[in-house]
Amino acid sequence: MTDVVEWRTAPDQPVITVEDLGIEFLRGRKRKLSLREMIYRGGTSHNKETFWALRHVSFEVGRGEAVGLVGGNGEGKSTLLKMIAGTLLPDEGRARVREGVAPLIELTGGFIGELSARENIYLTAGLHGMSTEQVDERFDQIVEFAGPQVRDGIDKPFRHFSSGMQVRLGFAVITCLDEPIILVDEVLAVGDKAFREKCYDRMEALLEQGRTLFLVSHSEGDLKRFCTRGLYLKGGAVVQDGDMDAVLDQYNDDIMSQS
Ligand SMILES: Nc1ncnc2c1ncn2[C@@H]1O[C@H](COP(=O)(O)OP(=O)(O)OP(=O)(O)O)[C@@H](O)[C@H]1O
Repeated sequence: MTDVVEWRTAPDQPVITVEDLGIEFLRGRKRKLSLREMIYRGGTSHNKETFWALRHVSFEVGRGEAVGLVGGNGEGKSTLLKMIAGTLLPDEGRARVREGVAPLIELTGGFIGELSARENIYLTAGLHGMSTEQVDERFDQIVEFAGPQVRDGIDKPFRHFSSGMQVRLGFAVITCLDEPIILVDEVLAVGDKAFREKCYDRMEALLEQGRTLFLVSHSEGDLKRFCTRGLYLKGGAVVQDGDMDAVLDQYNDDIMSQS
């Protein structure tokens, strides 16, 4: 992990600007239609009903902010993170990201199952602009952080790793990159307790360096520990943007009033 973050933006310029962002998904996957439905829908067997997973979402994030995304299941948190990472494109509006992004969004970290853990380290770091020599230099540090099980399986196909091992490797690689913005989606909950503590220490170190963090978590403890600002997503819209504690209070009040 580098301790120098190279910024492209001026200190007072937002590193992320999300403007009127929206994305529409098909509500269901393929399902069998009745003959009557097929005739009326022109013979297709796809359900074409759509919904807006996110709509009219706008906010800015400044350099070094630590933002927690809060919301119930299916309210659009992971989708928003993927749009900031650029792996999903908007149907409306835009997400402008002015710095490099290190995303740990899916459990697999976007790694390729058929490649070995070693090959995935070089591939992922290379895609984030690191030269082979730079990865060589950090390789041992990455593997050491990921732990002995990962070291023992370093030349095995990644798909043979347990989900815990996959997260260990994903977290080790992503947090070793030099990217100024880090996106973490619910992965801290997967590792065992000892590894979680290591992850917490590393997240704290990254924040001390002034990196920008987006954290999706259902753990109030994790959100309060790392984030000062909260965004509350409900029905694909931002219903609250403010102090993390206040956002969690609102979210908890809503949950209590629904139950
Ligand atoms: N690729 C996709 N195609 C169709 N629907 C999708 C797709 N990805 C997500 N969705 C739907 O979009 C909505 C938002 O999903 P998302 O994963 O962003 O929610 P979330 O807030 O992260 O939920 P959770 O807390 O359960 O992880 C859900 O209804 C989900 O089923």
